[in-house]
Amino acid sequence: MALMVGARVLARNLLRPWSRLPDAVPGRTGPAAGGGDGVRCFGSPRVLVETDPAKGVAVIKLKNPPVNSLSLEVLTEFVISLEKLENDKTFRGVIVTSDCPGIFSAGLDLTEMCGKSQAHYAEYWRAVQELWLRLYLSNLVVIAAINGVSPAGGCLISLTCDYRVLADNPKYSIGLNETLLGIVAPSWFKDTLVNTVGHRTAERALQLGLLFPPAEALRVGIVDQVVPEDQVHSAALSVMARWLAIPDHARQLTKNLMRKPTADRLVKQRDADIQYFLQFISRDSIQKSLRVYLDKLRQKKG
Ligand SMILES: CCC/C=C/C(=O)SCCNC(=O)CCNC(=O)[C@H](O)C(C)(C)COP(=O)([O-])OP(=O)([O-])OC[C@H]1O[C@@H](n2cnc3c(N)ncnc32)[C@H](O)[C@@H]1OP(=O)([O-])[O-]
Repeated sequence: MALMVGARVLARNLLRPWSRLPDAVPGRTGPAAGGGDGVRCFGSPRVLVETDPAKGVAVIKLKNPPVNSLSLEVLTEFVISLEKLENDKTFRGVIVTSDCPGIFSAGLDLTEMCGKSQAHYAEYWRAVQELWLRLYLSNLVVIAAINGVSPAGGCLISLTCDYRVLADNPKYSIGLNETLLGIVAPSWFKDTLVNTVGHRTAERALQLGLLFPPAEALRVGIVDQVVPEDQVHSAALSVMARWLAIPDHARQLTKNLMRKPTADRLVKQRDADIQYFLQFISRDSIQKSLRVYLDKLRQKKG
């Protein structure tokens, strides 16, 4: 399935063995988050993977400064890393977190959706679909260690996980804020939120583009746990141990039972969903909204 993602980027990468990817950090061994001996690292500069084979757990760290926006390259590298972990029987769980201080992910990369060609939009959207499907249906236990602000696509990644731990910092809000940009969260973003917080909470959150600070996020159930900032990783590891205590086959079949109907809705109409996105994103009014929003972000600094 990964071959369908970001075809241009993947074709370039998949022609080489993983360890010889130009950007790869092959087999570095040493202390890392989660620490201790035997932690091995691979991945790319934008998607770091630290593995602890003895525990059967890996940590995927997004590292696309300044804001971990989900560019085509990040999406593609994320899918490749996940696929590699899934194909290695050593690993049963993965923690998804950020290497950018204070920012889990700013969501989809707005520059990928603004002023580009139709072919680019189609390639980008297929990559977004692919990451969602991969994460949502992953056989691994996937836990989000949310160590920063997490709007829109950043929230979506968290929602695909089996469990979400959020750092208790009032700046770290989380939610699907698309309407604030003048755009609309696609149906499968909406489904993922509804499956997590229920219909009424999702409806209100989506229409108002709510970004929930930690206490509120916990109250509505968009995250499962809020912990002091320096304990996000250890809390994620504790939760992981609990989930890994369940026999894999029973847990995996149950996850599939819960999630496959939602995923199938997209799988059955992926091309139509891309066409819908193309029509939507190409509208003059939408392009204008995105440009205005990007300009505001840029001016904020000046
Ligand atoms: C149908 C589609 C569904 C859509 C789903 C989505 O996910 S839509 C996404 C919805 N996402 C949002 O609404 C979140 C928008 N972002 C934010 O609210 C803030 O950036 C922040 C709170 C994440 C970080 O605040 P901070 O003060 O630490 O950082 P800062 O604000 O100073 O930005 C630094 C640089 O990053 C740039 N840049 C930022 N975001 C994006 C992006 N997504 N992409 C690309 N670039 C982005 C920003 O322009 C600036 O560039 P410059 O001037 O250096 O060239």
